[in-house]
Amino acid sequence: MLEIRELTRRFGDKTAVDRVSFEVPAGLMTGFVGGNGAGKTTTMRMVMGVLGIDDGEVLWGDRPITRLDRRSFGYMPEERGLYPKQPILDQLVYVAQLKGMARTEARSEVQELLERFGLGERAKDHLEKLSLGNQQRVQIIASVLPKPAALILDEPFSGLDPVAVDSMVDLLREYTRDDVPVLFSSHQLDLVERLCDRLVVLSHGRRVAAGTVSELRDAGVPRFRLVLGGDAGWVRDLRGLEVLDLDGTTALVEVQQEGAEQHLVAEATSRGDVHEFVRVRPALSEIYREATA
Ligand SMILES: Nc1ncnc2c1ncn2[C@@H]1O[C@H](COP(=O)(O)OP(=O)(O)OP(=O)(O)O)[C@@H](O)[C@H]1O
Repeated sequence: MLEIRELTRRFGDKTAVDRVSFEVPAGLMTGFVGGNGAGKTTTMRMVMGVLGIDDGEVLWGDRPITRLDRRSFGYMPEERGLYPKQPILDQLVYVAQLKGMARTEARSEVQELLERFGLGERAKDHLEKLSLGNQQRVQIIASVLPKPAALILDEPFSGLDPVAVDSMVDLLREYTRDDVPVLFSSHQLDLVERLCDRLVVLSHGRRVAAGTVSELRDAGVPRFRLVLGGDAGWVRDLRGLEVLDLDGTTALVEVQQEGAEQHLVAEATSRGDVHEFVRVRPALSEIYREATA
């Protein structure tokens, strides 16, 4: 497991990352979200040791992370870092060799990954000849060579078409099945909700939420939707509830006082037909908006 503990980074007067703590457990995908400038890239850079840490620490398997540990990680930095004017096969093999793979092994692994991402025919092309999305696929391949002990991916899905997203997801799932911890940042909340097992939300350099998607959806003040046979206007007069929305026979309420929902159901039943009474859990996009507001 990778653990980020009270990590802090300042640039001049500005604290870009402010005592941020979270875990990236083995075998799970952890999504890292937050608005522009929230501190995601800075955090990932500190994890990878490309940026100094002002306070706090990064632990790998219960001990402070070392340079050697970091070398075993796959990292996709924000500044992508491959050469535009070199053939993609050559540079990927070179990257793999730098990380300790033998040349023949590297070539076959790279070929296999290129095939997998639909780039088998492009192996000899210069990177710059590829579309941006295809360049992104090449960057992904570079970050997973050789098989990483952990994956730290800064916006790995940006610019990918749905087919490439699926290939990437399949690949990441193979790593998590082998117990590799994966941390990836993204602005695509729908994708994050689909993919990640856990989520960390940053806002202005601070961690404002963390947990599994269902934990986050279950946290917070409970909301209920009530659909009646008749008008629901009377709900406004009940104590302990805030009416968020009222539309004829339907009311959306937030429970302010413990047990107020029981009183609501009892009152509704005594007044006539109750067609529906359900707990409403917020979508991830709502949680995100509230956490980062
Ligand atoms: N080298 C630097 N010098 C000065 N300020 C920096 C530097 N790097 C980052 N910052 C500042 O730190 C804050 C966090 O930036 P960071 O790039 O980590 O955010 P982010 O969450 O990755 O944003 P985005 O989603 O836009 O990529 C921003 O205010 C940014 O301007």
